[in-house]
Amino acid sequence: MSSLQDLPPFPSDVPTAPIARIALYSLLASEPSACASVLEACRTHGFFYLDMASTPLGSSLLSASARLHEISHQVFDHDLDYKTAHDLIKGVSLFGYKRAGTVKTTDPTLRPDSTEFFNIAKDHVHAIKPSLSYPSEITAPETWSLLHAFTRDAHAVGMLILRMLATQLDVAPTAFTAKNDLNQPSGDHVRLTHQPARVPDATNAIGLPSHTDFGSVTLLFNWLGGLQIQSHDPAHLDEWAYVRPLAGHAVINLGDAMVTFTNGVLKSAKHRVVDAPGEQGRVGRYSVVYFVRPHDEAVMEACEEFKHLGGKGRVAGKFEPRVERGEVLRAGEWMRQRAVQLGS
Ligand SMILES: O=C(O)CCC(=O)C(=O)O
Ligand SMILES: [Fe+2]
Repeated sequence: MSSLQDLPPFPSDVPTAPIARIALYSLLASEPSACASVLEACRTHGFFYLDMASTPLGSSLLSASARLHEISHQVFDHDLDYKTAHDLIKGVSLFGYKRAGTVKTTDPTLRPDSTEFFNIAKDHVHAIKPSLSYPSEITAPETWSLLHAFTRDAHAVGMLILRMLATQLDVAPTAFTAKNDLNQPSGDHVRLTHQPARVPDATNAIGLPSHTDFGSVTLLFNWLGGLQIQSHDPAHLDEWAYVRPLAGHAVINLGDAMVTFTNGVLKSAKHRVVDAPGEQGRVGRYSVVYFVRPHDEAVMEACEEFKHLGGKGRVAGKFEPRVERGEVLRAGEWMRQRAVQLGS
């Protein structure tokens, strides 16, 4: 197994996306330039790096994500029968195992995905709902309490970003956080991902086809390249560029719920995962993700302050949620429909 110390380096000769680096420390101190950079990033690339240095919150997230990376090796090493005994069920539960090849194919050549996931619900870890059965390495008391701290801290970072965005957009500071309550049932989860090492000359699969995330804020901890976003450089518009993994940083992006809440003012950027470049592609790729999502009862409409914009805040390509006549669409149902559409 590759430990974090001996992973091959990211190559220096592949195009990378020039996304902003913003320090968690500066956001916690409400430094105006850092807060303005968050808004700028969420209106343009839709992605930014969050430097975790010099804060207990950042250190605790980094060490928890490194430990979850180690545990992921054990979890994904089980044979397929063991893993599929924990399968998530499309349209019924977002949580559990997702095998490779089940995500909606959005790639022009319809390549299936090569990534397997374990989605572990915040509601299970925080005993908000009775838990499903997960592999024993996940439910071991040491891991379960690590997941408890990790979900709490990742959610706290999400709330900090949402408060910053509300303040920068001149709306009530709680406009977005009020829709993402940690203590209410929600689709929040930790996702452990695994993509096998590159198979030489094979082009018949893609790590994860292009998609947007469905929730409010995504925090990603990754150690190998492979994540890509589309370029904003007029000379290379829409070409895919790697997001170079940076030690000590998380990668942050907004999801579709924030597009809906702001009537399209904020962006959920398309991204995809391909084989890690160069030497990095020779080893399996693991990532640890936390999805902050609106709680199940949150109404999926633009916040009052954004209603006047009248736009539709369209998300996720052709996705049109179905709403019964006279009903309001709440996040629980919205997430369910999106998960059926995307297959994750
Ligand atoms: O592993 C990554 O780099 C990103 C994963 C991702 O985009 C997702 O799980 O939605
Ligand atoms: Fe994603």
